[in-house]
Amino acid sequence: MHQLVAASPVSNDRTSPERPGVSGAAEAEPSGKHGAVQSGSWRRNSGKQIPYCSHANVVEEHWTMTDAPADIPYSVLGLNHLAVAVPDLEAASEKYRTVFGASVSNPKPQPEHGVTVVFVKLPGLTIELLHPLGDASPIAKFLQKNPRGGLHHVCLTVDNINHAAQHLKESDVNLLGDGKPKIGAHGDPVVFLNPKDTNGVLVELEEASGEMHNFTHEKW
Ligand SMILES: C[C@@H](C(=O)O)C(=O)SCCNC(=O)CCNC(=O)[C@H](O)C(C)(C)COP(=O)(O)OP(=O)(O)OC[C@H]1O[C@@H](n2cnc3c(N)ncnc32)[C@H](O)[C@@H]1OP(=O)(O)O
Repeated sequence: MHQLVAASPVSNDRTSPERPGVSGAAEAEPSGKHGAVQSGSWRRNSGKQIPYCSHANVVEEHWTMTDAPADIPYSVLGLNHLAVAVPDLEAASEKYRTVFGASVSNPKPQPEHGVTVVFVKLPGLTIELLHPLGDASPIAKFLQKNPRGGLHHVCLTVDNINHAAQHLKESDVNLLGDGKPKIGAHGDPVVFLNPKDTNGVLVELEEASGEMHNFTHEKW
C-alpha cells in the first residue's frame, strides 16, 4: 500500500501554498516504486505562474490504493500525448491556439505513419493533431466514421519499449502491425497496442528520451 500523505486540509484556493503539491515552487512528492513524482508549476509565455497538480495527493488522501506487482519489468513514466484525428489541420490548430491558448507547431508529414502531425502544447499536456496522409493512412477509416474528428489514441511514455513489449506479450496484449517499434514523430521508438486488448482504447507506447516534451519551433 502507498504511504498516506500527511496533508493539511485541502483549500479551495488552487494557488494556496498550503495545498499539497500545488504551491508556486516545484516540490517532490513522496517516492513510490518508480521514484519521486514531480509536481510544480508551469510558466506560460506571459510569465504568469500557473499551478500544476497531478491530483496524486488528493487521491491518496481519500482513496485506498493498491500497488502494482513488484516484478513488472518496465515503468510507465507518464502521459506523453493525446492524439486527436481532425478533418482540417489548419482549422483545428487555430482553434487550439485561439480558444485554449495553446502553442502550435507547423504541420509535419510522417509518411512512415500515414499521417500529418501538428503538435499542440498546453501546460502539462501535449496534444497531437492527426490528419490522414497517403492512400493507406491508418486513420482514414476512423475519420470516415467520425467526420468531425475524435480522440484517436493515448500515448504513454515508458522507460524501456522492448521490456514493455515483452511484458505485454506475456499479458496477452497484442501489438499492432509487425510488433516492431517504429520511430515516431518525436524521433523515439513507438508501438501501438490492439484496442481490443485495452478496453477499446488505442494506446501508443513511446520510449522516453531527453527530448521528451521539448518540442521547439526550430525543430518543427
Ligand atoms: C506519428 C505517430 C506518433 O505518435 O509518433 C502517430 O501517432 S501515428 C498515428 C496513426 N497510426 C496508428 O494509429 C497505428 C495503429 N493503428 C492501426 O493499426 C489501425 O488504425 C487500427 C487501430 C488497427 C484500426 O485499423 P482500421 O481503421 O483499418 O480498421 P477498422 O476501422 O476496421 O477498425 C478495426 C477495429 O478497431 C477499432 N478502432 C479503429 N480505430 C480505433 C481507435 N483509434 N481507437 C479505438 N478503436 C479503434 C474499430 O472500431 C474496429 O473495432 P470493431 O472491430 O470492434 O468494430
